[in-house]
Amino acid sequence: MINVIVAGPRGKMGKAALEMIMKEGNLTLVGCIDRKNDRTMVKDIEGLPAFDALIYENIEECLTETNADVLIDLTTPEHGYNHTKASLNHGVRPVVGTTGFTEDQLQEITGICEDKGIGAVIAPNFATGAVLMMQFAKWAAKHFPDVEIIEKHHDQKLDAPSGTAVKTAQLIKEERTSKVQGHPDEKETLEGARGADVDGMKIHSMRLPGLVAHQEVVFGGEGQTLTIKHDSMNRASFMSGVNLSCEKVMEIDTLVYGLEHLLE
Ligand SMILES: NC(=O)C1=CN([C@@H]2O[C@H](COP(=O)(O)OP(=O)(O)OC[C@H]3O[C@@H](n4cnc5c(N)ncnc54)[C@H](O)[C@@H]3O)[C@@H](O)[C@H]2O)C=CC1
Ligand SMILES: O=C(O)C1=N[C@H](C(=O)O)C[C@H](O)C1
Repeated sequence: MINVIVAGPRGKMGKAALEMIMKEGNLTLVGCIDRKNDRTMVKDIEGLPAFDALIYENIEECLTETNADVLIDLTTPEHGYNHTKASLNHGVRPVVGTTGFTEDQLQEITGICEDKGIGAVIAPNFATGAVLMMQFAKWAAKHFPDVEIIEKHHDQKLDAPSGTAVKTAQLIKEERTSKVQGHPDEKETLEGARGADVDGMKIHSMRLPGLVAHQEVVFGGEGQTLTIKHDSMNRASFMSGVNLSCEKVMEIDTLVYGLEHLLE
């Protein structure tokens, strides 16, 4: 059994993680970190599963008082980063789904893992299909260097572009030589019309109620286009990846960035 803390238990992903822990047999919930309900039992909070585990508002108290192996963070970019560092400082292995970390923050976390010899997983997308979509896109970029990424999410999302889109662009960048796309004299008559730019490729972010998490990677070539598309219809789609990461993080001693490194 792996003892886990969940940060962000009342959020959309946090709730789905609690339900997954309740359903699967390999994880034990030993505590939660939340912005309210200090020292209340999870089972006493309306809408949460019936766990006999305490909620803490103070992460230091949570990490000290629980015998946790893993901290699952599903919060916000700012708090997720602080939780990850606090967790590593207590020897508790972070599994982070929270997106929006900067390159500098990822470098810093890599360094802390190395110094402490302790593993961490940060995965911009825990859905197996999304990981495959990113890998297929990387492969396609070898043959189609012209590409645009369109990501679509629910309108409560804080970060744009999505962590998945950023990771996809990074993977494509590893495969193709830097390229400015579109007409060399292209001008935006409305700022932002062409989207965000990563090494010449464009990322477009859509936010609408009704959406969950969706991405299309569209490649263009001579007389043809190729679209690689993934849709998460609900948050359960991410949970097998969260569970796998909790298992695998116990076996590693560095930061793993991306679920693709853990899938066999
Ligand atoms: N890696 C993946 O596969 C996925 C990642 N995400 C990411 O997970 C994160 C959470 O997403 P959602 O659940 O949709 O957001 P949400 O807004 O529904 O939930 C976030 C929760 O974090 C809580 N929170 C904020 N500050 C906190 C703090 N200091 N301590 C404890 N809890 C705190 C909020 O109260 C809220 O309940 C986002 O960064 C999102 O991009 C979302 C879906 C999949
Ligand atoms: O906020 C979300 O919902 C999601 N966030 C992740 C991201 O930023 O890529 C993963 C997934 O797209 C859902």
